[in-house]
Amino acid sequence: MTAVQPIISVRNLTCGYDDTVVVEDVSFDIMPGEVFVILGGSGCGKSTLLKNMIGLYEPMAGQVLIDGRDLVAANGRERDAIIRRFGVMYQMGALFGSMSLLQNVMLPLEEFTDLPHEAMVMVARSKLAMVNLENSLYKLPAALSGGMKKRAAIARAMALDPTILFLDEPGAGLDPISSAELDELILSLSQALGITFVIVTHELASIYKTADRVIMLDKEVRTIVAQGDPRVLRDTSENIYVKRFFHRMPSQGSGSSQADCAAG
Ligand SMILES: Nc1ncnc2c1ncn2[C@@H]1O[C@H](COP(=O)(O)OP(=O)(O)OP(=O)(O)O)[C@@H](O)[C@H]1O
Repeated sequence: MTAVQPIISVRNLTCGYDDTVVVEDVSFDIMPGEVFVILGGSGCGKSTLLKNMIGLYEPMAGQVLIDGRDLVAANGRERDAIIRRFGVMYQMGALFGSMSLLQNVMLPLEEFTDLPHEAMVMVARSKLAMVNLENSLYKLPAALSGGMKKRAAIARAMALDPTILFLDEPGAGLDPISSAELDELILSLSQALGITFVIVTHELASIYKTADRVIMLDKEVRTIVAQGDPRVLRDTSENIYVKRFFHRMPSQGSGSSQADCAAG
């Protein structure tokens, strides 16, 4: 039997801005169908890592392999083909305010496919139905709640039938109930469609509910300080970074040093 291969392999990736390294020499694999969470405190580089994984920025060093194909080295059509497999919802991934939800979701179809207009409408309607917005097709974003806007942004990210969905802080700005509904949606899309999710968040309730596996970054050490099942990390890890994050311990007066911090 052939072993399942990672859908994403990050290899010795170093990334940042100009001469400033934000995340240094990280390696990890993501398996098909996983809900994989990148977590850590504010400013530790979660979004920076995600943007390098989707090819928005060029890493300082290392590789991002998507189904074994090197996104960093690819160019032209090969790179486009790799990127077409992604759907992305950015942290500030605003919908276009002057367009209805249907028009917003049709945008990627208009840009990247030759489908006839009617087919695009059908696809966009089906994506909005998947996120329970079938009754809001013609509404403008301003008429929606925060949770509905996030769901519409997910529908748009799914327009081209991605195999991997990257979500940057999907619960940001949502009340706890809307955030929990979004978690349910992520789980149902993962189970129904087998989409691989890569989610950046620091919201513990969402992490426990959705994540199969996490990596945890910390800005003091600029790298992965722990990885695994978040519930196991919470309950068993002696790693000071993990304890600080999962048990909301303040960093001052912890008495720790970097040397205390074995990853995992
Ligand atoms: N475009 C940019 N140019 C220069 N520095 C940046 C840029 N974007 C982010 N940074 C810096 O990189 C570091 C990591 O930022 P990043 O947004 O990746 O962290 P994060 O973990 O996602 O934080 P948060 O949870 O607050 O969104 C921060 O010090 C930030 O100021």
